Amino acid sequence: MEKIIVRGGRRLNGTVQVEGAKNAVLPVIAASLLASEDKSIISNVPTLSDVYTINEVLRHLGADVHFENNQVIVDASKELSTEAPFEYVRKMRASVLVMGALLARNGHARVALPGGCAIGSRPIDQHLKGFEAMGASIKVGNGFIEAEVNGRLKGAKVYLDFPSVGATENIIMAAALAEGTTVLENVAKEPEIVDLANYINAMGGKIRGAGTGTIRIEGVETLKGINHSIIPDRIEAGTFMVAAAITGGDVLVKGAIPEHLTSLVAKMEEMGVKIVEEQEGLRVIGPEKLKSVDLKTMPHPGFPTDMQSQMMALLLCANGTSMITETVFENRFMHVEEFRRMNGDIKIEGRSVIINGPVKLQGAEVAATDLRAGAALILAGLCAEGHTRVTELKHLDRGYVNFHEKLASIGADIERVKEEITTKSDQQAAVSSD
Ligand SMILES: CC(=O)N[C@H]1[C@@H](OP(=O)(O)OP(=O)(O)OC[C@H]2O[C@@H](n3ccc(=O)[nH]c3=O)[C@H](O)[C@@H]2O)O[C@H](CO)[C@@H](O)[C@@H]1O
Ligand SMILES: C=C(OP(=O)(O)O)C(=O)O
Repeated sequence: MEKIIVRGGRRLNGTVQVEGAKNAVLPVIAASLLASEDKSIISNVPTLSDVYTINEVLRHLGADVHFENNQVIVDASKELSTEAPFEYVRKMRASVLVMGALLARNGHARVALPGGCAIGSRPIDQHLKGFEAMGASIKVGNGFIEAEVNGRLKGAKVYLDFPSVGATENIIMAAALAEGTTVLENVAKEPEIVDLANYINAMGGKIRGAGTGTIRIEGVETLKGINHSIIPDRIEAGTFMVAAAITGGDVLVKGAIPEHLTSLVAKMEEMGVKIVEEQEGLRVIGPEKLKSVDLKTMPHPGFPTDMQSQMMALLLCANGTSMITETVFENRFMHVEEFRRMNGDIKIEGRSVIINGPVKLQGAEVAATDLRAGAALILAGLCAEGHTRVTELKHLDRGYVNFHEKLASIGADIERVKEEITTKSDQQAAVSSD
């Protein structure tokens, strides 16, 4: 079993480079299935386990995929198969993002039902509502969702009940090759949506309005592979910004785009953190004393749910009482128990938590309950007394490249170790973990 061991108490100092965004590259790789001619060359791709998983999904569907030197090359010009089995979808929910592209290109897609996960039930009804509005018939059974259309999908008007990121992306991909115009309303405005639309437009697509609440997609007959570079990962950037603040450090987060991080910058500044826009990124200087704040997660440009647990670590060290309200996922407080093991004073009240700070965090053995929780526990470990050991690193590896090495390069006392499996229950856990 692998663990990250952090010894708290060091101020972080220096420069750290942000990778390409996980949440941008996964839909972009899925969208490369839309190209029936030429290769797609995607650069600035992070070496994350999720990227390996989506590449495997595409290979399973019949595309040629090469991943080397942060570049993914996809040739999807051959005939594709249309089924994404459970072994991929269980590893990574974003596998459902191939559905829109397959349906648009082949008129058929069969994808395993994603099932529940650590942060909530995460249904895909809004994705399916969009496909149905475009003329697809949907069948659910035997653990699969099957979507089918006779001929081409037809452009339609679709109103999302909630601005779901995945539904917006899946429907954009389906509509890109549909007959006629699709008008998508109440859509997600995340920077990753804009990256996907830019990518498809460069392939020959006609998408307008990405980044606003309404997107218009005029379907085209074919799309071609092109070169595209992935935007920087705002959540990885935000995680390093919190690392600087929580240690009272001074770190330049190279590649961070201020416009993608406005809500986080605003909240951190309210807490007394100094944030300076520099040519190459954001420089973050932690204060002697952090102030408490309240925050609520919301769809972009609101505060990102993917930064909620990292901010919880920071607020544990702030002076006063803070409240975090999670409105995006119904069950994204699994890390609270782990923070309590580190002496965190946190109370859950429905969809909110009340944090009483500052506490002197204590090192403990804790488990990453999802990928951002894994990062957040390591952040807490950076300022805790003694050793913090973080397990279940498979979650962390989904979203962070060389996290411990990057933190070590700016002064953290941190290492990743492999420990012998000694007990029977450890062995069982290792076999059953995916
Ligand atoms: C790969 C990727 O990009 N993942 C991100 C994406 O996930 P993902 O695309 O899965 O998130 P969504 O925006 O779709 O989900 C937000 C909320 O809407 C609900 N919902 C969603 C779809 C649907 O058909 N029905 C429904 O009820 C979900 O259960 C959840 O409560 O956006 C989330 C919200 O910013 C981020 O936390 C994830 O990191
Ligand atoms: C929840 C996340 O990702 P995913 O949607 O891939 O599970 C995340 O990036 O924090």
